Amino acid sequence: MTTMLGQNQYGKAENRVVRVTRDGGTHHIKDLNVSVALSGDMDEVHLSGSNANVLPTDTTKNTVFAFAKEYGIDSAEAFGVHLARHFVTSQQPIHRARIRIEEYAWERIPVADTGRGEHSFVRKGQETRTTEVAYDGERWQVISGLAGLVVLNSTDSEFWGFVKDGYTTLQETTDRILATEVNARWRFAWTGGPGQDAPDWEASYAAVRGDLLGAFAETYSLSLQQSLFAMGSRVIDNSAALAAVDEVRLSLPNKHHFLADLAPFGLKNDNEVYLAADRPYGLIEGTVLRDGAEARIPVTD
Ligand SMILES: O=c1[nH]c(=O)c2[nH]c(=O)[nH]c2[nH]1
Repeated sequence: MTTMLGQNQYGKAENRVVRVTRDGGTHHIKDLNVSVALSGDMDEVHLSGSNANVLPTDTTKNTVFAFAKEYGIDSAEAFGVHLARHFVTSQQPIHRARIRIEEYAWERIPVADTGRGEHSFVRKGQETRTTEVAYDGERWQVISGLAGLVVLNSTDSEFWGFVKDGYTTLQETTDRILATEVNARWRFAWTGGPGQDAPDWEASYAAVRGDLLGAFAETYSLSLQQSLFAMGSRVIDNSAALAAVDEVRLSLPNKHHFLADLAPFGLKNDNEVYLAADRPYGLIEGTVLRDGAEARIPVTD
């Protein structure tokens, strides 16, 4: 023997679990990225290939989702304590469990009282604001935008009645999470002609951002496409006369949240525990125009 085994650990990394807790129409969400690393009597699996001491990483993943249902997620720390204790006390060969958790913070989107409750969130953190200004000596064209504004509705989203062909496996749903990262560009009507005052760009940005969020939150959605049109329309309809927007281009990745299958563990998943998948993702894109306006925002991607 010229080699020996040093430190080793194993487990499932980056379990993206989203837990929805319903308090009547008011929903609370916890959104975690949980990584499990277990160590203990694991010499044999490395040296002889015996799996007798190996709790599969797949099982550690299932445990994360099952515990999200069974214990809920009061805090990342409390959730980590449940998991670490479970692995060390239930599996004799496992002597140490290290649970790493990243938590993504969400804030509520302020909504008009629709009577349907509070279930709309925007991810904390600043989006990127963009603008593109062009001038040919005569006319101005300003296309402003934002990228990376992540939003989520934990209900008021359905998707059904779609085409089914021989490759379709998607189940119809009348209640799902709808989440997306808003990437938007909007073109101002302003061209700087005689007597045209320039828009208040700062106030306009705040208003457009608010309209995108408000329309996403308040639209009872039958598809992300429908939400897209509602968002673009609200920006155009609400834009102030001096900061009129004639065209909105939206690129909305559908950030899929799949219901975790807890039935094998005898647990019911009443739209409470989701797997947040990062790829592949649906990509829904489209332009919304003021009646009669020309489409001038280049379709770049
Ligand atoms: O809102 C959606 N639009 C789609 O076109 C689509 N396709 C799909 O699989 N899921 C969804 N969701």
